[in-house]
Amino acid sequence: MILKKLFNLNEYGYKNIVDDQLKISGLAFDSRLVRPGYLFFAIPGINTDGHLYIEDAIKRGAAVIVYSDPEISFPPHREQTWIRVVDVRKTMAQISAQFYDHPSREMRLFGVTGTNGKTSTCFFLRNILEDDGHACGLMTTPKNIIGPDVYEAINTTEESLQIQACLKSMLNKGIRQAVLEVSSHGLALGRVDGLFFDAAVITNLVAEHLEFHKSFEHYFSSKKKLIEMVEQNTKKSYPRFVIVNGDDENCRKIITESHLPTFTFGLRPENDVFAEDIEYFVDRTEMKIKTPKGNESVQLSLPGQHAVYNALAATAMAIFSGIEGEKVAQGLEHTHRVPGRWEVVNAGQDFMVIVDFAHNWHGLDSTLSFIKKMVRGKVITVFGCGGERDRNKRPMMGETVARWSDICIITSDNPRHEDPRQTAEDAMQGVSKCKKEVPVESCIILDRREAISQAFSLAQAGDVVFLAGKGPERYQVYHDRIICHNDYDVALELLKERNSS
Ligand SMILES: CC(=O)N[C@H]1[C@@H](OP(=O)(O)OP(=O)(O)OC[C@H]2O[C@@H](n3ccc(=O)[nH]c3=O)[C@H](O)[C@@H]2O)O[C@H](CO)[C@@H](O)[C@@H]1O[C@H](C)C(=O)N[C@@H](C)C(=O)N[C@H](CCC(=O)O)C(=O)O
Ligand SMILES: Nc1ncnc2c1ncn2[C@@H]1O[C@H](COP(=O)(O)OP(=O)(O)OP(=O)(O)O)[C@@H](O)[C@H]1O
Repeated sequence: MILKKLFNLNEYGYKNIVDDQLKISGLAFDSRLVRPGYLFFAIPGINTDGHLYIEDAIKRGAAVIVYSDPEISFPPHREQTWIRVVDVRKTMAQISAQFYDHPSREMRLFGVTGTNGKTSTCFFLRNILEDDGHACGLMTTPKNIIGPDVYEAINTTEESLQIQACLKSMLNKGIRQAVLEVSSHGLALGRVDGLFFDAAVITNLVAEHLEFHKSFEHYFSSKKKLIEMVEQNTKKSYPRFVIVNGDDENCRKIITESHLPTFTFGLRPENDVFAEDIEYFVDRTEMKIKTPKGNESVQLSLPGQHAVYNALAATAMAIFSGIEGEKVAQGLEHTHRVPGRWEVVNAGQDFMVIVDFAHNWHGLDSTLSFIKKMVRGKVITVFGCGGERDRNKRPMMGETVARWSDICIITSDNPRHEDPRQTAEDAMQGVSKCKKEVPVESCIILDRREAISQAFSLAQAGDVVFLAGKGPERYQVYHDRIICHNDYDVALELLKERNSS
């Protein structure tokens, strides 16, 4: 695309335009991905500053540099075009949308946000939409799906440039609807700016990511931005509406503020979409879903009350989009697994092993309280808290795990630049607090593999070993190295070793 078509060049302060007819061959915000003729966005990040990589981008052939640092007042490379903007991320969102010709204008876009259950709700919703007969793209924490192509993503919500490129490839493959998982970081950092959302759902809201948001108010208002984006969507090709969890006090606040049709889901019968006659099993759930458009009996392959909530969130999105109840039930029933969420590891052992992505007190509470209720044996939980993430949440996680477990083994979960021992001690504070009320054994084993092995050696017939926090992740991040680690693979390997010894 021609530079002049991408930018209204009169808008910008400092600029050095070599040729406004220049053809931009691609966009990149990481210098390592720059190719000849590219436009490079120099983003001031949290770990480092993209401005430091401008030289690298130029060496790789960048033709245009978009930057914000006012210190760069007289760029040394006169043969490049330089454009100084106030906020590079915001500009990147606008320019990427323009470069890819606003793909979200040509498709139906569903946004899913909330503290927990986003990924699971996305999987349910995508399956429903596909079972209704139309291909549907997906961008979530564990993967991005564009037709037959599946990619692993680094972030839940990728940078604006990556999202626009991904939606464009969907359109190019004839896919005209997509489900997008939207994190609070994605909203606060403008990663989703420039998208036209037709409908949005908020699964639930409890304080999370406070190391980044600093206050619940900021977290809440970031999440609300998704609703505002549906309101501001001028596309109007599809009915616009908002779905919230009617059983969640924080979500309910949004109902009164929303200017769009807003519907609720939950377990209580006053919700627009609710469940009744729920029968919980350790490997499935049976229930009747009631909606204003009829009732459906559904058998979910996923167990637990949280799975019911996620299925209801997806049902509400689908029903108010105009999909028949029968198709909704079919899509829910076709969702056999969500990667890293409640994955059972079975090597023929006489205790149950579950790998799950529960990584905050709310997720741990939902899953562990369910396990405690369903299982007669001991509950042995292996968990850790992320380094460089909100320190206050660690004792809360420890306390929650201790409340529902007979044995807690505290281990590492991406220590990053923090001392893993200190992180584990923070979690132990919560465990110790709970110990005053309930009997629970606990220990710290920092090596995650060793912690899992210890859990297995303590487990007896009928017990459950719950491996929490890493779900589908395939790595463990330390200050100086990233090692391969996947809870499912390690558990299976250790269980097989036990069988052969
Ligand atoms: C805190 C945060 O959001 N960090 C994200 C952010 O990184 P950053 O701004 O710190 O970037 P940086 O590493 O300082 O680098 C600055 C710039 O220099 C560039 N660079 C760097 C090196 C180089 O050689 N050349 C170069 O050009 C980088 O590409 C970047 O543009 O931008 C990166 C590029 O998109 C993200 O991958 C990175 O996510 C990291 C991995 C992360 O852990 N993010 C978490 C906190 C996050 O965003 N999580 C949410 C929610 C998850 C949930 O709900 O649980 C998510 O949406 O994933
Ligand atoms: N509705 C829910 N309420 C409470 N906990 C939930 C809910 N859904 C899932 N969980 C718990 O949270 C974990 C993560 O679920 P899921 O990935 O669907 O949420 P998420 O919001 O996408 O999280 P992330 O953005 O961090 O990937 C699950 O493994 C489960 O333990």
